[in-house]
Amino acid sequence: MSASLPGRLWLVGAGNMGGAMLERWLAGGVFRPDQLLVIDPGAKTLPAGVARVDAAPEGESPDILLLAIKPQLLDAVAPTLATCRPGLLVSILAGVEAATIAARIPAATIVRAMPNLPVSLGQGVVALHSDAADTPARDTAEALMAPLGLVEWLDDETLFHAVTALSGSGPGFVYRFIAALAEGGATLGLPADQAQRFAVTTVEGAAALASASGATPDALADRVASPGGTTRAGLDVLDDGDAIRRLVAATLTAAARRSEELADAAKGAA
Ligand SMILES: NC(=O)c1ccc[n+]([C@@H]2O[C@H](COP(=O)([O-])OP(=O)(O)OC[C@H]3O[C@@H](n4cnc5c(N)ncnc54)[C@H](O)[C@@H]3O)[C@@H](O)[C@H]2O)c1
Ligand code: PRO
Repeated sequence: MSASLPGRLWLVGAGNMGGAMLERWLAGGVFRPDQLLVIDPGAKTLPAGVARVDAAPEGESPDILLLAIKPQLLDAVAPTLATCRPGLLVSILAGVEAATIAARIPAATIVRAMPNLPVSLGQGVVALHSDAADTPARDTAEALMAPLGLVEWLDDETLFHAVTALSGSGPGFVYRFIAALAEGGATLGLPADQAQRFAVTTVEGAAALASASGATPDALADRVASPGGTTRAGLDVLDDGDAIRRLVAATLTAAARRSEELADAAKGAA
């Protein structure tokens, strides 16, 4: 079986997000299982053929090192990686700055990435940033992420707080909305399981249309809302005092602030 990327990748942390990326890379033929090593003492079931160890093999280096542990674990894990020399280190740790990583783990090029959970279906969003001018390494990082969904570079690393709030955490906020939609339908008398199916498919279809049509979300909302009809009555509740916009803005602000706190906490003393 051929793979679209050469070399070895070590995945440090194969939990919800590391596992989602792994799943997509194998499904998309980006790597063969024997190119991958999961370093994770607590990893649950891994895809067939993917090896797992508790700690990084001493005296070895991968071509790509992907950090996907919790930000709070960086100081505990970094010493176990301090002697490996990956050509490319990709970190998906929320908040943690590239300079914080560079001070702990030597790598030729460091790229920060912020993916989101739908990467497992190839329908995620991945923001990338690197201060390195190494074009081949940047190209490798992009090739790694391209099968996961929409990939865009950010020139300004400080924008990672915003992108983490919007697209990194975003699926969590959308799932809350779906749950609220389903619960609202059930409260009005629909069977709970049917309300859930209708809510998920409504959000899926609405997002697909927003993506395909090119019209703004507000213009699309107007297309749904017949004058004097049911949608307008509902939108009037969401828009009263800009309720929905204020709530979402406060939600994103809280998430971005937490990203800044994680960045500060990780700086510590290298
Ligand atoms: N979950 C998301 O949607 C998401 C999105 C973007 C970025 N991230 C980032 O990804 C990282 C992981 O998040 P997650 O949600 O997958 O967390 P998770 O808790 O699901 O996974 C973390 C994994 O790290 C493993 N681990 C614990 N100690 C370890 C050690 N010493 N060495 C190696 N592995 C160890 C755990 O066993 C677990 O499998 C975080 O930094 C987070 O900010 C997550
Ligand atoms: N999950 C991580 C967190 O909640 C980062 C974005 C999504 O911290």
